[in-house]
Amino acid sequence: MTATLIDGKAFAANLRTRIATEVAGLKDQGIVPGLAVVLVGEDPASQVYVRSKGRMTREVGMNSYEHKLPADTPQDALLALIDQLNEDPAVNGILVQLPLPKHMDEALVINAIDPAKDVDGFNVLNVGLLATGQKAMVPCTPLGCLMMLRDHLGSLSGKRAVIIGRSNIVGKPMAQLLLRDSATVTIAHSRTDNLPELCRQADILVAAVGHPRMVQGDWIKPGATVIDVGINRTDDGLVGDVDFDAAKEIAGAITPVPGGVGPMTIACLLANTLTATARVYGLPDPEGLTP
Ligand SMILES: Nc1nc(=O)c2c([nH]1)NC[C@@H]1CN(c3ccc(C(=O)N[C@@H](CCC(=O)O)C(=O)O)cc3)C=[N+]21
Ligand SMILES: [Mg+2]
Repeated sequence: MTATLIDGKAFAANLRTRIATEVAGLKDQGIVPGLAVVLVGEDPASQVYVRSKGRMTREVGMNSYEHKLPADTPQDALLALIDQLNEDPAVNGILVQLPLPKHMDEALVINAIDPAKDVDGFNVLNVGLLATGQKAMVPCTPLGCLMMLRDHLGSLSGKRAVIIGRSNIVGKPMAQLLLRDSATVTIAHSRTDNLPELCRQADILVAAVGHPRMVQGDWIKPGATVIDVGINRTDDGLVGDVDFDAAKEIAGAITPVPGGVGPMTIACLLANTLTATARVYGLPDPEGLTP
C-alpha cells in the first residue's frame, strides 16, 4: 500500500468531540440543540442509519426526536408532521430519511421543511444559496468530503477535480463546494465518454455513482486524492465505488469503505444541527464546521 489512508472514522470522532464542546457551551446558556429524524417505512438499512444517527446525536449532548411512520402513511400526514416540527422551537434540525415510498413526491416533502431547519441542505432555497455563494445549509456528505480534502491537501486552488455522479445529494453540491475552493471541476457520470481517461486527469477524484468497484486502478492519476462515496452491499460485504485494493497502490491518498465518508456524513449532520441552532439564536457560526 502506497496511498495514505484518510481515516474518516477518526476524523468524524474528532469532529463530534468538538461539536460536544460547543453543545456544552450552549447548554450553559440554556440552549439544547434538537434534531428530528423522520423515517417512513421499514427499510432495514435505513433503520440502522437512523438508529446510529440518534445515538450519536445524544452522545454529543443534543436532543434526538425520532418519528417512525408506516410505509403507507399518506403524504398529507407526513406534511402535517413536518409543519409541526417546523413550528416546534425545541427542534433545530429536521431530516426526512430518503428515499421516500413511491407514492410520495420527494421534492415537495423536502421543500416543505423550514430552510433554516433543513440540515440535509436539500431544500431548493439552500441549494440556491450554496450555488450563489451565500450562507446556506450544506449537504452533509459533500461537506464531510470537503473537510477531509482540505485536511489532507490544504489549499484546493487550481486542482483538477473530477466528480463521478450527478445527484442532487452528492455530485452537484460537491461540485459547488469544490468550485468555491477554486478547484477546476468536472462532473462526470455513467454516460460520460472516455470516463477512465477523464478520471486520469484528476488530482481529486470523487466517486459517487453507486456501482461497486467501478473505478479501476488505471483510472487514477498517480498521487491523486481519491474520495469514495459509494456504499454498496455485495456478497463480500460493504464496498465502495472504487476498487480499493488496486487504487491504494496508485493514489496518493484514499478514503476506505467502511470508515471513510459514511461516518463523516453523520458527524456533519450534527455539525449542521449545531450551525442551525446557532443561527436561530443569532450566534456566530461555530468555528470550522461550515464551509
Ligand atoms: N435525508 C437523508 N439524508 C442522508 O444523509 C441519508 C439519507 N437521507 N438516506 C440514506 C443515506 C445513507 N446515509 C449514510 C450515512 C452514514 C453511513 C455510515 O456511517 N456508513 C458506515 C458503515 C455503516 C454500515 O456498516 O452499514 C461507513 O461507511 O463506515 C452510511 C450511509 C445517509 N443518508
Ligand atoms: Mg449511474
